[in-house]
Amino acid sequence: MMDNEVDVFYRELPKVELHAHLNGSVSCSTIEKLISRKPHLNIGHGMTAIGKGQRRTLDECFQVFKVIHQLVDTEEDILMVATDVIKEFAADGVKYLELRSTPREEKHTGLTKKSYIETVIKAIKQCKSEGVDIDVRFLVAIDRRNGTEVAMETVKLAEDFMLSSDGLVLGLDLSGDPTVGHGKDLLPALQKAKNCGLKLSLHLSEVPSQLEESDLLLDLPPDRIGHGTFLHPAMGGSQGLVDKVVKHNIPLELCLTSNVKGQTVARYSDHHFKHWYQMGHPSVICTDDKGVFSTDLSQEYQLAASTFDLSREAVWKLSHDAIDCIFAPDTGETAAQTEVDLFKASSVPLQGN
Ligand SMILES: CNc1ncnc2c1ncn2[C@@H]1O[C@H](COP(=O)(O)O)[C@@H](O)[C@H]1O
Ligand SMILES: [Zn+2]
Repeated sequence: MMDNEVDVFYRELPKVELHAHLNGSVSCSTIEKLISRKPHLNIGHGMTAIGKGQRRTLDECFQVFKVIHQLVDTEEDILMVATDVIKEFAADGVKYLELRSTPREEKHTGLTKKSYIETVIKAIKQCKSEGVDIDVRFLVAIDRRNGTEVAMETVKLAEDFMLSSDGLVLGLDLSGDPTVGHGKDLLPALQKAKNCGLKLSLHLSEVPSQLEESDLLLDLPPDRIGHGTFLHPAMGGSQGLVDKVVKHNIPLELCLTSNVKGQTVARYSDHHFKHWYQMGHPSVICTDDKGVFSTDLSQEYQLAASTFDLSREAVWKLSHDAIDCIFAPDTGETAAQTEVDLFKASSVPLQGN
């Protein structure tokens, strides 16, 4: 889709994607297939993606997810969506992917939260058996809108799958509209998840009003932070918050296009990537929702490089260092080690710009 706009260096660079919401990652071509399955919904393309140069409020972004959820409401849909998304990431040079998604129950189609997760796992296994060149893992997402009880139930489900999925389910994501609900109501569930060995990636301070919540959740501490846009004092946060993130060495998942198109960051050059990267803090470039925000990981790396004047060596290191932030255990033979070998073996030309 964007092939002609992205330099081959970024496309060929072996990449690690750690922050990708399944239903936000659905491409135009998959949306087309879904629309033709459900013409009665009268959903048009303009309703599922934010094009080049366009912006939306974060609130409008969450309306877009509602439209996509209408299109993806059967096991068959989820299987197709997950398979397509995995193959698209692989085609973009992503070698290791942690997908995240919120299990949904759809009474009218018989979909349950359990069968939702099973279907995503089926898609991962199917891609593997077809030889798609990518290592895919799954994080079960909690939508903050749904409160304490659902969060507890989701932790239980995630724990069951962690124990039965051969290492495919690694942890939990906390996401959803940041203006809804409060982290303190979810703290017991997140604490329980951590205690049973689930890894935690939490959306923190995606909007300015969440400093108190972030301070509370950072004490868990989470294993990674999604966005963390307003943590840094230069973005209206505080040194105390930065100190906690640094003390626990919690990597940040940073999504440039998502933040600019969702209008939480005014310009690319204002993105908080620069503050954390300058500090040498683990910062991983991610897409968030490649379908909704019409991007891909190669494009995000190119954008980071052009905005912050990164050399090819720096970009290569940035991509390579993401391996240290993956949730898969480093047993020497699984993802982490394999990826290191893949990176070493790849012959990415580092010369020129
Ligand atoms: C733009 N910034 C964001 N901030 C917070 N949560 C987000 C998000 N982008 C996506 N999601 C979360 O992911 C869901 C869609 O994928 P799944 O149905 O779970 O696969 C959204 O409904 C929201 O809960
Ligand atoms: Zn996200």
